[in-house]
Amino acid sequence: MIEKKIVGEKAVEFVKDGMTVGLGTGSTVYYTIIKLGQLMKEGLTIKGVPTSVETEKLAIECGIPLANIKEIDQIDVAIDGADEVDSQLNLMKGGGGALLREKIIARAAKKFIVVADPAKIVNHLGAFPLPIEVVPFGVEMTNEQIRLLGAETKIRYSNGNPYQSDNGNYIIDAKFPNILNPVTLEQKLNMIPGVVENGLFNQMANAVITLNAEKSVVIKNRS
Ligand SMILES: O=C(CO)[C@H](O)[C@H](O)COP(=O)(O)O
Repeated sequence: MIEKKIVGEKAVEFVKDGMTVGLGTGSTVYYTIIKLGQLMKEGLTIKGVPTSVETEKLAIECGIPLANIKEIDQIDVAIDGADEVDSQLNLMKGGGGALLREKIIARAAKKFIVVADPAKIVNHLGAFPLPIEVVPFGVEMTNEQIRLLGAETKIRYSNGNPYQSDNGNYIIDAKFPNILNPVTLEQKLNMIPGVVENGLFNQMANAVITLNAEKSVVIKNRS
C-alpha cells in the first residue's frame, strides 16, 4: 500500500548517524527498515534493536547491525507502526503479536515515532480488537477475567493451534466497545493475573507520521 511506504520512509528523517534505533514490527515500519538499509549503503551508521524475530531477520537482510540488548545504554529513537491512533496519540498495537517487545523498546527509547497510514487514525480506540499477551497457563481463566471487564474475547489461533508470541505466550484479542479511558483500561488489564502486557500504548508516542486528506505527509506531535 503506497500510504504505508510514504509514511514508513518518512520516518528515517528522525534517524541520525551513530544512533541506536528501535525497529518495530509490521508492514509499515517494513518500509522504514528497508530505507534504513539503503541509507546504510550510502554511509549511514546505526545499530538496530529489533522488536520481533521477524524484524530481526529483516534487519539482518538489510545489513543493519544489531545491538546487543544486554549492552545497550540507550535507544535514541524507536520507530513502529500502530493498529489505531486516537486524537491524544494513544495507540492500540499488537496486531502482529509483537506488542510486549514493542512496548519494552518504545518505553526505553528517548523518542518514539509512529508510522500510521490514514486508516489507523480514529477518534476513539476500540474498533480494532485489543491484543493482550497472556501466559499459556490458565488461559481460559485469564480470558474470563478479561471478559468481565466488558470485552468479547477470542484466543488468537494460527494453523489450528493457539498463536504463540516470540516470548512463548498466547494472545487474546479483546473487542471492547469504544475505549473512552484507555489509561484506566491499560492499568486494569495489567492487574489481571496471567496478563503479561496489553496493546494500549498510552501517552508514549512523541510523534505520529501519517497522511492528511490531500495525501500529504503530516507529523502530529504529542503536546
Ligand atoms: O503492533 C504491531 C505489531 O505487533 C504493528 O505495528 C501493527 O499491527 C501495525 O501493523 P501494520 O504496519 O502492518 O499495519
